[in-house]
Amino acid sequence: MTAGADASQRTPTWKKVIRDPQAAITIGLLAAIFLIGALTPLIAPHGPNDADLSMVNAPVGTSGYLLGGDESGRDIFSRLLHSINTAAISALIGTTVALIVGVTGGLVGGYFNRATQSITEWTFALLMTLPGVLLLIILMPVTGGDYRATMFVFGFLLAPGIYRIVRNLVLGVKNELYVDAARVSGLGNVRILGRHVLSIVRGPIIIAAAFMAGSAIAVQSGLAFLGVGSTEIPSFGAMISSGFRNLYVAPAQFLWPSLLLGVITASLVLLGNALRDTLEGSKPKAKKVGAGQRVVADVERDGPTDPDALLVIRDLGIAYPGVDGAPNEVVRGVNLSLAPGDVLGLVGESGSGKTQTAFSTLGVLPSEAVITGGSIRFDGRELLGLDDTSMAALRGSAIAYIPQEPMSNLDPSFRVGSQLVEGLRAATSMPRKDAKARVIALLDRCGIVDPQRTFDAYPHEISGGMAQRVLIAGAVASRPKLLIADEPTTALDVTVQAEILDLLRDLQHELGMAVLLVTHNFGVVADICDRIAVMKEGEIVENGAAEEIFGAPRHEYTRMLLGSILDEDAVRTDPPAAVKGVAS
Ligand SMILES: Nc1ncnc2c1ncn2[C@@H]1O[C@H](COP(=O)(O)OP(=O)(O)OP(=O)(O)O)[C@@H](O)[C@H]1O
Repeated sequence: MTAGADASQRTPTWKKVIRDPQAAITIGLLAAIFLIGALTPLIAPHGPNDADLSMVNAPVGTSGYLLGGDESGRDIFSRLLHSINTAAISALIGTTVALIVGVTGGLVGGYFNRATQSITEWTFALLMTLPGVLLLIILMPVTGGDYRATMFVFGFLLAPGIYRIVRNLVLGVKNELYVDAARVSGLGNVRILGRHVLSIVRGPIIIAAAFMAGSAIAVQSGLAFLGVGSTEIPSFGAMISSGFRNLYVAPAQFLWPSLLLGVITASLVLLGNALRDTLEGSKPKAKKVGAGQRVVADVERDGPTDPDALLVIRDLGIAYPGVDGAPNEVVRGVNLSLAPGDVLGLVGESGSGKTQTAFSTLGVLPSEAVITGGSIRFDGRELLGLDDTSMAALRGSAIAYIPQEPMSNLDPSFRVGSQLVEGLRAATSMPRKDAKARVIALLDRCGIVDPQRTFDAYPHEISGGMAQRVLIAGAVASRPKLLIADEPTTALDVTVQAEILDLLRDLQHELGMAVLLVTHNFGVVADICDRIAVMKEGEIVENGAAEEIFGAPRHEYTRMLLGSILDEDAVRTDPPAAVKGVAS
């Protein structure tokens, strides 16, 4: 792992938030304002409703009336301080109620069965149809004009927004395997919701809370401006309304509460945006290149090249956004080189980054993957940053691929032959008749007993071993320079595995193609590879000729993997080629 990625993984969320200048400034401003609000009893010279008729419309700077007096002779400065607290309490009540109602509804509606979901959907849809601010005004006789009761009701009106966010997130994660695993391991629904599901929705909830706090303050001020509710309560809205009436007499009366209200609501909205960037990882902006592959770092197109190598991977890094949005590097500083006609085994335990390395070469990483740096040069051409069309032209012609699960790579709706012919024609523009002849000849060459029958069969009519032979035939049909085989024998039984490896080895000799063989099995590597690269936790830990690595493995991890050959079913009954080479 690079130092940068390491650091970003360990950094706690709150540290990442305050490192964002927008978040730091808005949090600082809001903290200062609300702290001053909390200190009101100590610093306010007058009560919020203390009126002195001699101070009516007193100018700014009048002794004891720092910001002057309002139309009733009340101290504007003191009223501003009290209004900060009214705003804070409004935000607190509105947001808390919305979160409790919305999050609970979303968790329940998303997680439990269809009937529960219908009830929650119906309830929140009903809440959404209620006429917002108008309802708050209509309910004044019920709330008694108390802004706290009004904000309590407003919380319910805000809840559907939270409900939708949470419900959608929960629907997305509830069928994940780790949630199933938690269920199977006996965890109750409440524990699963609390531990596995709530952690996913935490980020979006925090972001929404910032926006909701802003809208609660804005609505409370709006109602007070309209004169709805108790006139005893100091609030920005009431002060703006009073200042508005006096606009031509004392314009500053209008300015102070408007300014403070603007700073508070704008800070909350900007804070929400900054939280979204940090928690949902909308930074850094990645450039979308290649077949869905995104590169954030400049690739080294002008770096030194090895003229004898067909494929040179240098310092490759691949990352995925983690749960907290920070990039999590799954491949780091990978260097590989493959000469024409060479067979390189990429070995390592599950999750070590083999497939990601192979997929980046094929240009088929998932769209959420980001290439953080490095270079992949094939036949003298840089692949990172190639556009979709150029990459698609290379795939299936100069670079071919054999997958782990042969059956899932054949479309059940089409006959085997038509799929192979289509692929070959896309890569070579060969006439249909010639393509068909080549495919049948290749099916024969790949050990299929009745090639015409297999050509006409649907995928479900052939066995797994045959399907893998079909895919190998399809992969080599365009005579690629490089064949990438990702665990090509793992899904097959042991006898078929050996036959497929024999076939791959023979085809590799006949066609002189280079092969990048991805596997976790050293037995397979020993059978076919000239060179070996061992991957562990996203990095290459050992790389060299097969004889050297089998004869004198340097890395402890390689020794451990080699030891495990003895524990696995032998792929072949005769000793592996590389081992024989060492022994003799
Ligand atoms: N779409 C994805 N989102 C996030 N992480 C991913 C994604 N795909 C793969 N990874 C992570 O990348 C790491 C490397 O995966 P990779 O598939 O390359 O492993 P592998 O060595 O090929 O293992 P296996 O043989 O099990 O496929 C793993 O930790 C995996 O969790």
